[in-house]
Amino acid sequence: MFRGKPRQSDKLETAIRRALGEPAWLQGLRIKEDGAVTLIIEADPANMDEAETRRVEAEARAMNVKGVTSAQAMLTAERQPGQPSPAHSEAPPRSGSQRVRKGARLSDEAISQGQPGQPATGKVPGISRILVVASAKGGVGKSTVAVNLAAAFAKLGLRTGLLDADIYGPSAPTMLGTGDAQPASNEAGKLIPVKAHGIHSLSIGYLSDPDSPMIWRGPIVMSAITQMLNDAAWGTPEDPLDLLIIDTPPGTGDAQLTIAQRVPVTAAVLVTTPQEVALADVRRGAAMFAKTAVPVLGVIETMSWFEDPAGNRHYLMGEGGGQKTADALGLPLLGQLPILNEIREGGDIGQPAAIGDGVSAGLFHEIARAVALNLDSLQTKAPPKIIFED
Ligand SMILES: Nc1ncnc2c1ncn2[C@@H]1O[C@H](COP(=O)(O)OP(=O)(O)OP(=O)(O)O)[C@@H](O)[C@H]1O
Repeated sequence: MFRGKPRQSDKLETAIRRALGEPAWLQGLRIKEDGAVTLIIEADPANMDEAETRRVEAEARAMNVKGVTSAQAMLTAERQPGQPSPAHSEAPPRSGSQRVRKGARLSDEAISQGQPGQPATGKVPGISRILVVASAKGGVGKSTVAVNLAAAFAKLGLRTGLLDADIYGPSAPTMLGTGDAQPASNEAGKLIPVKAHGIHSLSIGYLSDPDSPMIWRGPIVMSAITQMLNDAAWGTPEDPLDLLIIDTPPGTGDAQLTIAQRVPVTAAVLVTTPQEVALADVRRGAAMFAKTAVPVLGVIETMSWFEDPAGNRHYLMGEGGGQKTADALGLPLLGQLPILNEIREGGDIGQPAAIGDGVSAGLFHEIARAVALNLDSLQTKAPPKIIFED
């Protein structure tokens, strides 16, 4: 923004709005000091061609305005007719609970909170600790670990939440069997997390239509995450969530960095497969958290081996890589998970393996135990203490 020059910024905003024809679909406008402009454009998820045309044209028109050095438009889901967003509504909050429809748009408040570069401060009221489950690469089993860790903690009686922030492929709804869920809002207008298997969850998958995927870009991603984090009834100061697990998008790009910077994360765990290429990536992940001063508790290796019916282990993706990385980073290896059919199947049918009595439930319990012990040893964390009894 034009700090100290509000009039110049206002003038530019008016000029841009005029150049675009003062459209109702222009949901927000941000102007940086150097004249870089971000347009937040409302779009119909069912008509992405039109949305793309609107985006290209809006960027071109904004670029023609004197003083604009660059223009980038972001699309957000169209507001439902007659459904003002809480941030825009003048009406007092309705009593009882109300539905948030798929495609619900993000509040401007969330959008402004979602701007990168603002450091995380303090704690989220009603959440005792936040654990980020990250992987530097896609498809390594990160969501499986996040969901099953949440299930293992919930099984132990901890008030556990799961925030599925994986915008590229939100899998919590499938893995928890909550694909049809649409979170309601409470009287204060806060999203009520969906409860299944003892886990309170929110996912971008609940808010977007899987048949009409939205284009999620930079700040909008963070807006959605910020809204699910701050505008949700996870817990109260009197009855807080003991642990919120965040399943982050894979990679070490802007979205992940922004989460690490903007969310008051207690600690992170890194998920990897054993092969060398994934290990190089995981090192990048650790470096990213180091940069943002988020403690990394350790490495979890998945798909470590496959055991045939005769009991022979086959190291299909290499052997010992997780331990090697953990050693190189000076971190503990928190656990290894073999390739097990019950893990995949549990994810596919919405019954996390960790809630059952199989081999994998025991493994996830052990990893949860290692995570809890490491969380407790962090000086920064707050009570309650997580106690495991064998
Ligand atoms: N230990 C395991 N044994 C068997 N199957 C597994 C195991 N871990 C993960 N899978 C399966 O591998 C697939 C990918 O896992 P998952 O979705 O958890 O990966 P991810 O890293 O979160 O992927 P994405 O990058 O899409 O977010 C899923 O079908 C899952 O069920």
